[in-house]
Amino acid sequence: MALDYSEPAQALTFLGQLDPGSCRVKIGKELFCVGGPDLVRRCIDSGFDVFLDLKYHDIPNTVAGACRAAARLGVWMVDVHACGGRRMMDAARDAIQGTPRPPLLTAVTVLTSHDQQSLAETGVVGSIDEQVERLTGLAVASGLDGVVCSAREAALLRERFGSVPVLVTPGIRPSGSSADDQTRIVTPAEALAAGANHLVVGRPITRAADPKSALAAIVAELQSAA
Ligand SMILES: O=C(O)c1cc(=O)[nH]c(=O)n1[C@@H]1O[C@H](COP(=O)(O)O)[C@@H](O)[C@H]1O
Repeated sequence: MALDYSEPAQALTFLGQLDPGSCRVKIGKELFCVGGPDLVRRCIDSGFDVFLDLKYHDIPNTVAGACRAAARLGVWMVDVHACGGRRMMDAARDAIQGTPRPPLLTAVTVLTSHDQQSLAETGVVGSIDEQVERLTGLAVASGLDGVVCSAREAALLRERFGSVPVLVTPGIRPSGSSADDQTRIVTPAEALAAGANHLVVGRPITRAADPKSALAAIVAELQSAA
């Protein structure tokens, strides 16, 4: 559950209605900028596993320090951008391994908002699938726990890298819901069938008239598909 709210109070009010058994929560750049580490601790203290999604992408030393700081907060998962390269991911992995409770470390491959054309504009030659596969190879070689990708690439990654890498898939849209700024969207049941481990869902829940029911409907779709 992506807690993409602008105010901590909104996030905490919503969290108060949820059972930590029904989902984990993701805190991204906007909410972290206003709520900071205190908000992360409050979510953890309420029983939720927290994915701190700050998508680090910097020189190895800076990313290592940021990952170490995130691990010390007690988060369940933290992510970096795989295009930061092998040395950056090696440094992130080493930094996390030295902490008492290492979180899962994942690498974002190609953002789910990209399509073939917008990816090409960044200078990447080749298809989205090829780029996701290439970056996943780097992440796996660096000993990361998994990657963030669209569920559209999940089957390909399972075929190529087997069952071990954790596949975190945003861009989830129940059928009939708006794509918003996402391009490579997949329904919850299809994502599960393709081999995704953790589905990231934000606006289909946060912007729903009844967010709790929207989350329950997604959980029910997943349980019937499992
Ligand atoms: O790392 C992420 O979580 C992420 C990677 C990616 O490729 N695409 C992506 O949408 N995300 C995040 O997943 C969430 C998706 O939100 P919705 O599009 O509202 O469901 C947002 O918080 C994004 O920041």
